[in-house]
Amino acid sequence: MFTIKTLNKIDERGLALFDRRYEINGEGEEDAILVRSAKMHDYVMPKSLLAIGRAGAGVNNIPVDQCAEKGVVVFNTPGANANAVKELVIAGILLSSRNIVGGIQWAQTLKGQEDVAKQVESGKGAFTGPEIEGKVLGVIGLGAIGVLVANAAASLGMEVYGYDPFISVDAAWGLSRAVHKAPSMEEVLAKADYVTVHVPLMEGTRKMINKESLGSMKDGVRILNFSRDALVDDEAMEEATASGKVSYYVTDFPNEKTIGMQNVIAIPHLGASTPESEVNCAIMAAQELKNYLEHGSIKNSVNYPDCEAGPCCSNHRVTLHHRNVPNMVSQIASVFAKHNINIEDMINKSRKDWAYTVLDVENDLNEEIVGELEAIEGVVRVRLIEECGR
Ligand SMILES: NC(=O)C1=CN([C@@H]2O[C@H](COP(=O)(O)OP(=O)(O)OC[C@H]3O[C@@H](n4cnc5c(N)ncnc54)[C@H](O)[C@@H]3O)[C@@H](O)[C@H]2O)C=CC1
Ligand SMILES: O=C(O)CCC(=O)C(=O)O
Repeated sequence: MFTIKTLNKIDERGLALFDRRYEINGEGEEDAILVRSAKMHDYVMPKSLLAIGRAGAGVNNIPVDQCAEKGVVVFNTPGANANAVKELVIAGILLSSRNIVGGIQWAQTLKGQEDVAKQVESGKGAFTGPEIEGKVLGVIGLGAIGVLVANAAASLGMEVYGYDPFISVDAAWGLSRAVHKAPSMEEVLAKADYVTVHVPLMEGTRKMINKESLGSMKDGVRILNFSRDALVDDEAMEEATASGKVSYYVTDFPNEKTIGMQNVIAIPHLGASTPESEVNCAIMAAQELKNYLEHGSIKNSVNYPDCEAGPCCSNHRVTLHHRNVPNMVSQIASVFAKHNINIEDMINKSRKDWAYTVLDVENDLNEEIVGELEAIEGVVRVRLIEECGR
């Protein structure tokens, strides 16, 4: 029996994938967690915890490196909510252009007055805004969301420049030929009438929109941030919106600072809040956890390598999380050799500082063997998967 704990509301269609071998939010300590945006940096992780499934893209709410040190695999659901975010970004581009928010707020003030239709016609001139066709959109980050935004904006007649120094082959395949490839972020910022940011929050991207980058943009630029608030230096943005350098800042991540700033359109983190993406994310995260808990297979992890191990065809499967350093595989194999155990199948995968080894063996494994594997320097977790057997 595995215990799954949910830290946010997870769509029922994802939870329904956990059959009678699973208990959701039961009494026992959790084997796995399903989470959306709940902050986990202070979460006390029990020893039983094997995996965290982030039903969404951003993992800055999870202490990913600490999890790796404990042999806890963190998964996310790449692309599962990208269409929802794309649609809201397109809405954000229009909101930042046409003063729709200001116009709606003004229209509400006419409630109870006479001649509303006449006042509408005489007052609407205050809310004029430019069309987006023919304007330049800069897209920073061409991953699952950035590519969809770039393609949609191009099909609406915008001239789109994209920048992503780490673009994946899949993302590049998905990009419309109408989207121009920019060699540097500076070049995009200098050209753009609208800038939209679709990168993860990491040390290298924190405050990437700052005084200097804002200074290099066109006067009156419109900026959209549907990624994370800390990508933008709020003080610099406050100055830029007050001076008119930035005509609108649309953010899906309002905070104490930005909520009070002028020319900010604040959306309460609704990017992924559609039934479709909530279902997609919940199903993908649940499948990832099940495949890992039942078979030891890893897909879409952000701290361990992908490893498709398939069902175990021997009597036992043992998995090891360990540092990616020389001589690990031979040390692991020596423990099995010492106990005269034949390794029937083995996979070893690595990703940056961490590696993962899966071994299928015929003989029974006992506490002594597990203890010896755990004692190898650099091994952080040894797991015996019980369901094996021909
Ligand atoms: N508003 C919302 O509800 C949502 C927000 N997000 C946010 O959007 C971010 C992006 O999501 P996805 O597109 O699904 O992720 P993704 O991982 O598919 O794409 C991120 C892209 O950013 C690129 N990148 C990284 N550093 C960069 C840099 N310095 N300059 C330019 N590009 C850089 C990567 O190469 C990658 O292609 C997430 O990390 C999350 O923070 C994601 C989903 C929903
Ligand atoms: O689950 C949500 O609504 C948040 C989505 C999000 O921000 C993400 O996937 O990174």
